[in-house]
Amino acid sequence: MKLGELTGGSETATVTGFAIDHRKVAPGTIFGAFRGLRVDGEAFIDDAIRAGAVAVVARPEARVTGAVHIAAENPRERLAQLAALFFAPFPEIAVAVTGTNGKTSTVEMARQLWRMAGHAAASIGTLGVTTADERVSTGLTTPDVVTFLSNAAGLAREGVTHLAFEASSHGLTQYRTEGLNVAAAAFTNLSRDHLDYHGDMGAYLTAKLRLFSEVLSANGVAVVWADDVESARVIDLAHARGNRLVTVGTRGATLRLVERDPTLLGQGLVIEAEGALHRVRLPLIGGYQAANALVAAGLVIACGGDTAQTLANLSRLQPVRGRLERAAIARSGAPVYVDYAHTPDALEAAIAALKPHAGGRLSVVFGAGGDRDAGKRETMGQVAQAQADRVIVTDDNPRTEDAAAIRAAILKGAPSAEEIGDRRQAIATAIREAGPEDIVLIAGKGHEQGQVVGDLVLPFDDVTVARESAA
Ligand SMILES: CC(=O)N[C@H]1[C@@H](OP(=O)(O)OP(=O)(O)OC[C@H]2O[C@@H](n3ccc(=O)[nH]c3=O)[C@H](O)[C@@H]2O)O[C@H](CO)[C@@H](O)[C@@H]1O[C@H](C)C(=O)N[C@@H](C)C(=O)N[C@H](CCC(=O)O)C(=O)O
Ligand SMILES: Nc1ncnc2c1ncn2[C@@H]1O[C@H](COP(=O)(O)OP(=O)(O)OP(=O)(O)O)[C@@H](O)[C@H]1O
Ligand SMILES: N[C@H](CCC[C@H](N)C(=O)O)C(=O)O
Ligand SMILES: [Mg+2]
Repeated sequence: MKLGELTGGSETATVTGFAIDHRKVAPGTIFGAFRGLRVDGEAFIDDAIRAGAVAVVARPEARVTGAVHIAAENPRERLAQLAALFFAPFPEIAVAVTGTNGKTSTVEMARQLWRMAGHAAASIGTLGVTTADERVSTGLTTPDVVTFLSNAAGLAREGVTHLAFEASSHGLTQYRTEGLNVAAAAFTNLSRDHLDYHGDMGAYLTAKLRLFSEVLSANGVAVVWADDVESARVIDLAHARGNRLVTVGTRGATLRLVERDPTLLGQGLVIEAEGALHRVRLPLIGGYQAANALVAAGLVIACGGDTAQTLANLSRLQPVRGRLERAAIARSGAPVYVDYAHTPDALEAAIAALKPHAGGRLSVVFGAGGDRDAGKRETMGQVAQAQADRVIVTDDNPRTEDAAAIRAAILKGAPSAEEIGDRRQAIATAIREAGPEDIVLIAGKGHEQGQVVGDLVLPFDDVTVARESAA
């Protein structure tokens, strides 16, 4: 493709690809020079040109010599637009999910529901790029825009027609999810997380709302979990912009959750839709999984899926990796669950999901990640102490922080908790000491395969460790 075909100009240089990291520039690349949180990408412009960049997308003030300067006040947005032209076509139907918790679960469930309806479907998010055949990790929830668009195009080439992706607040702020025609966008909920990056809850919500004000197509559908306190903001935005609305939840108008009865291995749901009552046996436990399943169904229906069939298919949903995953049974008979709760709200939801199933005590083992919102730590401690019967505070991913200091911050909120820094030992203790009627919840790392300590990623999988401890 010629540069001029992308820019609308007369440049004849051949474009071979895109890069936002100068170390990935090859001859023919268009380089996006972004001013980031850590470093200023404009400092790498000369290096990128030496490596063969034919054009540089950068602010008008940036100095670009030896390559075409594509000047833009918002270089991230401009680069995304150009890359979308280059990588297209994409799957015909794309939907996005934002919210503090539930994104991964919702995109995975939407993918499954589409597949049950006979579509070639995929998802992109925390678990990686998932198709019916394989799962490839990208390392981030919302990958950088070049990875995102090239993956989406690759999926289309493989025949994928339906794509559900997670739009994290970082991804939305950094324009990582531009360029697709987004037919429907969903909002799951908003609660405390990532204030280290966004500063305050207002800015965090604003970042998420960009999905509905700018990324969702003008004729797209907004799918909203109606029971959240911030749902009204999304609903107002959709009204203002003229987007069709699908609302779900006990306050939902499209899919109204009328009844929810926990059973041993799942829950019975009664859902009112299109004037009729639908009874569904969801094979997953916990109110939060019912919420995510309804949002996923809302997305599928928003894109033309048959309502009755989609709701009926909920009874065949497979569990999502690391989300209330039953990892092992302790020798005493106590079930051990692994869950990805790493915010106060998620921890509360995970404990609430398991509590009705515990005849005895509910023990929770958790920590908090380093180099992430420090303000959530004490609240997570408070939630655990208030809701669980036994609390063991351990390490999550300390990253570059002092692990003991992170634990101390959590213990401030949970003064009567036990402290066992070593995660393996903490898990083993909880499992060994669980009684027959108890339940053990290991929270925070879900599907993760490593523990990040400093610059090292040490192999660690909560599910495997739980099984070893239970054996
Ligand atoms: C805080 C954050 O989001 N950082 C991400 C972001 O950084 P940034 O734009 O501020 O970049 P920077 O590191 O200051 O660098 C500026 C620019 O210079 C470029 N550069 C940098 C160094 C160099 O040698 N050459 C070069 O060209 C970079 O590619 C970048 O374009 O852009 C980088 C390139 O795409 C990402 O790798 C990086 O993710 C870091 C590793 C990260 O940990 N991100 C997490 C917090 C994250 O994004 N999480 C979200 C939310 C998780 C959730 O679901 O809750 C996610 O979507 O995964
Ligand atoms: N609808 C929900 N309401 C409250 N808590 C939830 C909800 N969905 C999930 N959770 C909690 O959040 C955890 C993470 O869920 P999931 O991975 O689906 O969310 P996510 O938004 O993708 O998270 P991340 O921001 O890390 O990508 C779950 O393990 C559970 O504890
Ligand atoms: N996407 C989230 C994942 C957090 C998972 C938790 N195990 C941690 O390390 O804090 C983040 O990057 O903040
Ligand atoms: Mg996720």
